[in-house]
Amino acid sequence: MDLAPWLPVQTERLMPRIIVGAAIIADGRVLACERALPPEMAGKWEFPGGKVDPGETEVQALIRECQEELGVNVAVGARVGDDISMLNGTAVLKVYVATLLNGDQPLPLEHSDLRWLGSKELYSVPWLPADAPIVTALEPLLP
Ligand SMILES: Nc1nc2c([nH]c(=O)n2[C@H]2C[C@H](O)[C@@H](COP(=O)(O)OP(=O)(O)OP(=O)(O)O)O2)c(=O)[nH]1
Repeated sequence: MDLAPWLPVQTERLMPRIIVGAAIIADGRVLACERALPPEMAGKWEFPGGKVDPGETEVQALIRECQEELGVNVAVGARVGDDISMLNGTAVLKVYVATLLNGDQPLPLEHSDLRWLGSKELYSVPWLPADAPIVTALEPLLP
């Protein structure tokens, strides 16, 4: 029952939506993932990850997203780069270093392609624009 239908309704989030990404590093290379969807982002490359669900920590969201998108278990480590404000300040991208557990091998369950990039190949794919400063911050972490 609507108790006060004349009151204004809050339709926008007060806090920016948190989006987490995993910079999975193995053998001195980082995993880049090619987006399949939506059409305007298809062909751009990103870190596996996604939105943090209500009640979930950032680390829990990263572990869940890596299972869903790549079928792997990861250990989440340090932050890489700064918070990146996106979508007119309505979202924030936070990227963490991650490592693969149990010898798991990533599969492109939701992406159109996966590629391991060494320091010399870091800029060989067209990253989503918001990721540029993170990719720069990754350079010193790769031999
Ligand atoms: N996962 C990820 N998203 C990124 C990166 N850079 C970047 O701008 N984004 C943007 C793309 C999307 O607008 C948003 C993440 O949305 P998403 O669709 O991947 O999130 P999700 O997996 O939770 O998707 P859904 O459940 O809402 O379908 O953040 C990145 O490196 N990784």
